[in-house]
Amino acid sequence: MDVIRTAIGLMSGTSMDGIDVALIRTDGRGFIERGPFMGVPYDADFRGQLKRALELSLPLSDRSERPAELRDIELELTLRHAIAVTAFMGRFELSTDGVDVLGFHGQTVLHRPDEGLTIQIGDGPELARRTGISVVYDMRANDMVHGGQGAPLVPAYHAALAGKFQQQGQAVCFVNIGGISNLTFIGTDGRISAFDSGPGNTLIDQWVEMQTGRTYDPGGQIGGRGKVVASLAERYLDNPFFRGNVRRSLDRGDFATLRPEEASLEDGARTLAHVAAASIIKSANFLPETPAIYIVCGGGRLNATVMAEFSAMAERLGSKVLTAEEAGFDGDAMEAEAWAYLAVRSLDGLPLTFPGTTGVDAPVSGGVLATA
Ligand SMILES: Nc1ncnc2c1ncn2[C@@H]1O[C@H](COP(=O)(O)OP(=O)(O)OP(=O)(O)O)[C@@H](O)[C@H]1O
Ligand SMILES: CC(=O)N[C@H]1[C@@H]2OC[C@@H](O2)[C@@H](O)[C@@H]1O[C@H](C)C(=O)O
Repeated sequence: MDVIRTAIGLMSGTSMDGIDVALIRTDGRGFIERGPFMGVPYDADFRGQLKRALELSLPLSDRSERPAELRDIELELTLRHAIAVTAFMGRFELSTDGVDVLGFHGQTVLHRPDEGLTIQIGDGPELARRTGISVVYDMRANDMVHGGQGAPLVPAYHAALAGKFQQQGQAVCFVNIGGISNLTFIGTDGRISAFDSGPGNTLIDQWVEMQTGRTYDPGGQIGGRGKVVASLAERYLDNPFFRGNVRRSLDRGDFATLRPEEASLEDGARTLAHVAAASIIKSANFLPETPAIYIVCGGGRLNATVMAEFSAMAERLGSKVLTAEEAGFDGDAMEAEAWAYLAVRSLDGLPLTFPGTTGVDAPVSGGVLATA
């Protein structure tokens, strides 16, 4: 029998809004028992430091290079993860002995798949030392070494969750609307097709923050009061990213947000919500078939304007749209759970990525182990 391990996944995503912490028990294969979840938001000062980390990373061409200031931010990020783990274990009364591994994503500061370069900051050995728990980190690099896009990695977990839909004979597609959006299609025969689908919340967040100081559009209310400016929406949707037959993964900086003079606050937020929804539908054209069901995860499902636009578009094409919760999952915890699942797979040397998920040449494992 395969070993069942207890794993905690730690995700600091492209939205840079905080650390998601989730626990699962899994054999890294078909057995998954989902446990507690906790979100630890970043304060404005640290979000500023992460933005600075993106700037500092722009000139880097070697993924292990750490200018002193970036190294300091990396240490601070690692300490915050250690504190988040300790708080999580305290809240849910877990002991170090009861957790086998931490799956540590770190923070992506630069992602240039065309150059084979992806950089995540986060010090795995330091996190293992601070928490007393072994850590699997740096899970994207090996995929790139083998010709993959380095992202998305969550699809292996989506596929493991999709069993019940397969049994019902339904092709299902998980949609993650994070800072960037990505799709995982799982056919009734178990075939996986996954890729980044376009800008998610990042453009909306940047726009709303620039105009109001708030870091996102709560509930999509600001956008809900505006109208779509067709010319601006077309500018985004005409991007070469949506053409061509090879799906490439995205960096947070690949799409520039609107300029203040281009729209009112409300119309800008509405237009960017439309772009987030329409990008998913445009990219879904590259799926093997129209999914019977979309399951929407990530913070973007809480933006009612994005969700209304996306649901209307998908339903016109004959698909049903469910939130992760409606499908029996937790849309906030999904990526952190996935990082826990991937850490266990890494310990067992199982593939994290597949030709159908990142375009990697053949299924490959990945991740680096730092023992406690
Ligand atoms: N109540 C809400 N109303 C509207 N939008 C929200 C709400 N809560 C979160 N969001 C949006 O979701 C974003 C965070 O989503 P999430 O945590 O899924 O992204 P991420 O994991 O950082 O990104 P990625 O998946 O690209 O790595 C926020 O930046 C915000 O735009
Ligand atoms: C390089 C990088 O960090 N990419 C993220 C980003 O955020 C969403 C999308 O772009 C996805 O490809 C990926 O994250 C998720 C967790 C993934 O790898 O599945």
